[in-house]
Amino acid sequence: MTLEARDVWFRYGPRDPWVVRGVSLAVAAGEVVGLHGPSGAGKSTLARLLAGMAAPSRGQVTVDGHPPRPNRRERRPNPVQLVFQHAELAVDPLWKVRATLAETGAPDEVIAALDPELVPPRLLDRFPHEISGGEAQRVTLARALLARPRFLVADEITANLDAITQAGLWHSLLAAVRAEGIGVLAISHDRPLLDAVADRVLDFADLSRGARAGTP
Ligand SMILES: Nc1ncnc2c1ncn2[C@@H]1O[C@H](COP(=O)(O)OP(=O)(O)OP(=O)(O)O)[C@@H](O)[C@H]1O
Repeated sequence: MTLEARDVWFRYGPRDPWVVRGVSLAVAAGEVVGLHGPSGAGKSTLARLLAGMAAPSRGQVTVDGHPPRPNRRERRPNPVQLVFQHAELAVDPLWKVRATLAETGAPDEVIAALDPELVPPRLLDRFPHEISGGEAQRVTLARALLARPRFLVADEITANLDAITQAGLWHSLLAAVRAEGIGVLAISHDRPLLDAVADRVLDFADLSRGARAGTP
């Protein structure tokens, strides 16, 4: 199974500049690929394209030949799950952690049996304002994993966290994805972090063929 972008171009409006310029990349099942680039380069835009949350202006994003999107008829969630930097914006402030996790359709016993290093049981009956930023990010990661994705796009997921919390969260995440054979695209402006967690690291500027060639 492969998550693939083939000559993907994207701009927000017909008169706007190209943000993603001819990007091609592939992430195989079980592989952790880093994507490095400076702020504003277009990494989050590419993340949304890879998760099917926006459609390329040109080119294709596929998971084994199909566009990434949920299969509503068969009640299967998107095989590509996106987790981003601001966990607090990704959860409903009025839902306790248990309800946020149950949103995936996971039964109570599966939620209760989550790796306690990822989501300690004591967090389950708290509201988002009663947990720390690092804990909230663990909840959004657990929710993405409960959706049983084939691929995870992790966009600056530890950018807000201190080094120790960051290391603990990546430790839990890598254990989970290695156990399940989930492919990961880890996006960050922090090159040493990517060198530590990824099997290989791509540079966003190198992928942007159009940055040299102009327009498609
Ligand atoms: N909804 C939008 N409408 C118009 N332009 C946008 C929109 N979202 C992002 N952009 C622009 O697209 C460009 C790339 O933004 P993007 O968020 O993808 O970069 P990034 O590499 O993820 O940056 P950062 O690391 O700072 O989050 C920026 O110039 C940004 O202003």
